[in-house]
Amino acid sequence: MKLSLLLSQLGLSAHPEADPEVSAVTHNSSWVKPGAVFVAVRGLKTDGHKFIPQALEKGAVAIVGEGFEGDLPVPYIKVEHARHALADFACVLQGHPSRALTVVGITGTDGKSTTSWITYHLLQSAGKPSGLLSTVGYRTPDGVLHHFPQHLTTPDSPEIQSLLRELLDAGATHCVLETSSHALELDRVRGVEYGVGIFTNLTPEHLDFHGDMEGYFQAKRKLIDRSRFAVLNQDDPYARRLTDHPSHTTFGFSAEAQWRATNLQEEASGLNFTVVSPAGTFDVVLPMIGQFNVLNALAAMATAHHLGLSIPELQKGLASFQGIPGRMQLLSSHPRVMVDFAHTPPSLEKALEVLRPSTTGKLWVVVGSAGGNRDPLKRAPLGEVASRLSDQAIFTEEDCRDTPIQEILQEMERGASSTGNQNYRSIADRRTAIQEAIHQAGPEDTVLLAGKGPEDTLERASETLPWDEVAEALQALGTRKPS
Ligand SMILES: CC(=O)N[C@H]1[C@@H](OP(=O)(O)OP(=O)(O)OC[C@H]2O[C@@H](n3ccc(=O)[nH]c3=O)[C@H](O)[C@@H]2O)O[C@H](CO)[C@@H](O)[C@@H]1O[C@H](C)C(=O)N[C@@H](C)C(=O)N[C@H](CCC(=O)O)C(=O)O
Repeated sequence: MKLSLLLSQLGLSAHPEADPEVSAVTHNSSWVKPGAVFVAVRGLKTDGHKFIPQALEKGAVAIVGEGFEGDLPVPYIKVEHARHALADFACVLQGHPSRALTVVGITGTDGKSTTSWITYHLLQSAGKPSGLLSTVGYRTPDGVLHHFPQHLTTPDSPEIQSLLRELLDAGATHCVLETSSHALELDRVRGVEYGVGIFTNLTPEHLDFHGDMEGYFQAKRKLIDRSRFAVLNQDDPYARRLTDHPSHTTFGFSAEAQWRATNLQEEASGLNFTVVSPAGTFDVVLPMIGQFNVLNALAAMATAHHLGLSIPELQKGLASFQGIPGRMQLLSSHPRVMVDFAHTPPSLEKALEVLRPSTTGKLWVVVGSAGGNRDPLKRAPLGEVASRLSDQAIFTEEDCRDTPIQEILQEMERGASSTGNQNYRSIADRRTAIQEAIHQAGPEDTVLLAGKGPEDTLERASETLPWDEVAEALQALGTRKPS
């Protein structure tokens, strides 16, 4: 697309001297390819304008920014808000794909990924070709799971728009988009038109970025404010604040919820419950453990029903759901070894509480807390939860980045010591920690490997190492002495 056409579609005036062909847009100078527009974003850490020389060297044909003094060999387009421009350019270059898709956005602290995956599975199994963009990766209507180049729940706007375009071109009619509060705050999803917005819940997380709970809530509510239909957790006080949405439904265990679960029975093979809803009263089977998954399933069913699925389609889809890689993923039975992404105190608490009733031996947990700019306040609470709810906790590394591992482990141990239990120790190397737990566990024990889930790297000081938690666990199981 010619730069002049792109600018005119955005209501910006064309540059008088040059009109290059534009093939892409990016905010990262190292991702520039010949033909790209580079948008210089004033970030939280640095100013993208500093990287204009690198962008030019790599073939940028125009630069967009909020103000730049000096001469450039390519057009410079001054805008008021660079992140807005980044998203707007991406939408126009990809032809606004979300307008041709029904996009379901899911936000909340917990349950985003599970709800996203169940919703995607319900739609797919009812014959609605769908895409899925989630922390775990993105999935095309053929069911193939791809990994994002960046480790983000919701990628930056150029990636979102090009993935939506890819899904549309692959025949998708629907797309489920896990939408983080960072993405909402940093305008990564600007221009995405949401048919449905789901709000799962809100508990303290990312407060280093959002400042306080109110800031966190205000970021998340942006999804609901811009969705044509809202699906809200009646049991969550923050979600209840959004029930002034003109077109919404609610889900939960409480009697006021429009989609609610009763007669809940948890068995080794999964959950059975009765759904009472405006669509009717019906029984469902969900092959997942953990009662909190009932809420995720209710949100997904309320959404899918709004999008036209019948009760038999909901029942059939739920019964055939196979779970999510790295989310309570069962690797062996004796000992029972599970891999789960739980990396916040509330999610670790839930995971351990879920495993306790069906654990006849000891309950082990191997867990770390991220370093760098990630919330340091959660380290001690993670240690406290691990010690309080397991029989044996091993603290280890989890993406330490530039924070010394001993500093993180000391914080976790400080939290654990508040329980008065003597059931914890630290092993800095994650591979050794996993081996230790799996080799020492008895056949009736459960070992929860928490925090990494499906991630494929481990960030240690300046190194980014390839990492496969499942492969590490299987390796440790393979070298276990027979009991
Ligand atoms: C804290 C946060 O969200 N930061 C985001 C923010 O970065 P920033 O403003 O700090 O950028 P910066 O480092 O100051 O750089 C400014 C600009 O210079 C550019 N630059 C920088 C260096 C260079 O060599 N060349 C270059 O062009 C950068 O690309 C950027 O555009 O804006 C960038 C562009 O939009 C994002 O990529 C970046 O996400 C970083 C990678 C990140 O790790 N974010 C995490 C915290 C995140 O978003 N997590 C959420 C939550 C997950 C959950 O729910 O748990 C997620 O959606 O994944």
